[in-house]
Amino acid sequence: MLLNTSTISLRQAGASDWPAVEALLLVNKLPTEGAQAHLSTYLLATSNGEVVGCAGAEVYGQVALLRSVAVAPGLQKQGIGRLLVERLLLEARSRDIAALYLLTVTAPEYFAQYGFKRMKNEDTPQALKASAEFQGACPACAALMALTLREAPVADAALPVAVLGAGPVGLAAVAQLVERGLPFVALEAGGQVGANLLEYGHVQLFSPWQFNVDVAMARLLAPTGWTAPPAAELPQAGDVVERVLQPFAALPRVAPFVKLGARVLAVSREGFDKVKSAGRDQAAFLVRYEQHGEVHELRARAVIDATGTWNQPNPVGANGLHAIGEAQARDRIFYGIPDVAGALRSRYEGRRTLVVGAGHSAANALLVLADLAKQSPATRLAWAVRSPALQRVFGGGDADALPARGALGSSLRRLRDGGALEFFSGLRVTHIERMGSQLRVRGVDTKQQPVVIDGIDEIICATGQRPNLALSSELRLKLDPWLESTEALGPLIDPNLHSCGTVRPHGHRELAHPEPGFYTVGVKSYGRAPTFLMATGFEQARSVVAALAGDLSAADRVELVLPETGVCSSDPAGGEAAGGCCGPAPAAEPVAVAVAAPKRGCGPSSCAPAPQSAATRCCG
Ligand SMILES: CC(=O)SCCNC(=O)CCNC(=O)[C@H](O)C(C)(C)COP(=O)(O)OP(=O)(O)OC[C@H]1O[C@@H](n2cnc3c(N)ncnc32)[C@H](O)[C@@H]1OP(=O)(O)O
Repeated sequence: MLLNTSTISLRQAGASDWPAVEALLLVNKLPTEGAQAHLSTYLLATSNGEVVGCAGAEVYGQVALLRSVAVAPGLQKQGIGRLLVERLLLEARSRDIAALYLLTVTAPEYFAQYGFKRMKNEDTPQALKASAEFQGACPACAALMALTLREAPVADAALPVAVLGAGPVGLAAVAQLVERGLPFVALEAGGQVGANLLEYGHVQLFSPWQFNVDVAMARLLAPTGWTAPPAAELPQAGDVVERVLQPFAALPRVAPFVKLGARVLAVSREGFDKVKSAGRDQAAFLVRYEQHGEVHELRARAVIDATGTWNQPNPVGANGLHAIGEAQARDRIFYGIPDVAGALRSRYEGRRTLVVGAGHSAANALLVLADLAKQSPATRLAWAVRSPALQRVFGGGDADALPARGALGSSLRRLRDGGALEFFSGLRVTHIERMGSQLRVRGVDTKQQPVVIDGIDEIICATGQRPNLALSSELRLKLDPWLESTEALGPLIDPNLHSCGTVRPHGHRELAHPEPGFYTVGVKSYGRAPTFLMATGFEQARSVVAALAGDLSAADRVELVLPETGVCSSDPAGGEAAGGCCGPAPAAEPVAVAVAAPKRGCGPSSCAPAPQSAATRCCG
């Protein structure tokens, strides 16, 4: 029978599944001894509720025994075995299992595809000898095979860690690497560190200095006589570069290893394309980059991608694609937050500007335009949002633990309510046309009725950013299907399911990919999700570098309590009135998130706070 593997579901086995598992083992002539006792470690493949495949991973300390990989006879060779084995490998990696072993008579070639290698029987780890399979359930002729999941070969340990991007989070990773004495090379596409931040250097951040200075950077700067900026003051984005990133990057232990004007083109594994498995984990990473017009390659033992998303803005078009005509109107569209009060004042003064978007960047642009309109009354502003739900941008007001963030939303609400701008709610922009010297913007409202806005001089597109995934396309990544965030983060940050920007701190486990040694940190790890605080990135960097250094107890510790937004809601589509779902605290739970079965939505594995955060919380 042929089946579509997308109809196959994977789930963990429960005690009541034993008859089905036993039947699968017996029909495939695999041993059943000891299997029932380890049933909770079994993964099942089901089709229409029926168990059609199974695989178990009995854990013995640092190693695990893969056994009972079986697929219903009529459904073999259609990918079900692969689904099961790959998921178990992913889980084993996320649990930091050092190696997987197996015994097989029937399928050594099958497991060789996944990188398992034959071993001599005398190399069996002591811990495995207690298992039923090694106690005699398997015949003596069975082949012993092993797959190493965690091992830093001596040659690789001497290679540097490549840090992609020298913004605040990339440099936070650098600081951690310096402190741990690990060699590194940081590659920054811009001509100076913090180049993306400088593009909106004029924008005041809503998080005060205390959240914008990485503690490891501060520790390394302190001996130079550097003094930390006042913790409670609000910096502009450019201040962060000038007062922290630049002095840090100039330190003698840092400067020689930061390459500026070095644009990363692609990352791969030396000698491996994406398909090839055997020995892959031991191969060095190859980072290809361009500097001064020449292409170079850097060998690295691990890669931390902190390149951000700033250079890949979302379009004005509401469908995720550029609106028809958007590219042709490019000279009249600013993507991001223009310096309306400064360098770009003449572009907006006395003109009519449409701001598209419903995030903090849009709020920022509108408020500055409104100020300009007060000084120069011919200046007019219009605001278009795709969704009528404005809860996230209007924010938690006084309930926001970052007062400036709360105030930004409240000011925007007052601006809209006071009629200082034309407001187009629920507008999906589909077309942008040139009409003489001006633009016509066309779209539909929530009832599919056509909307036409004529007489627009300028558009500010503040619809967010998306990650550039091209540079890692040769790596094995697991991304959330719609956010393009690291997969395990998806359920924590999905804006469809909870509006709170308050995301539990997380670390190397949630950031890991099937490609060991490759991590995405910073705003890029959130993919297209809208809320990210620099401090979250600092914590990610700390945990990832600790894991690379082999210090798992530090890597698993959470050292951050983030400020709450005060806009927690499990009903983000609920319009402006929704909010305040912050219920009682769920019981403290371990910080590690199960990679096996991420659930979306507000449950203990999504927006539950870290155990030490005792403040308000969302979605309890
Ligand atoms: C550690 C242990 O559990 S050892 C026990 C292994 N299990 C068994 O022998 C039970 C009988 N076999 C089965 O249940 C299944 O065939 C499994 C589990 C071996 C593989 O699962 P399937 O869903 O059938 O295979 P899947 O679709 O993932 O992979 C198919 C590919 O593997 C190959 N393959 C399948 N079984 C074997 C095998 N025994 N030896 C070598 N290659 C095999 C197929 O030829 C196919 O290759 P192709 O891509 O060139 O067409």
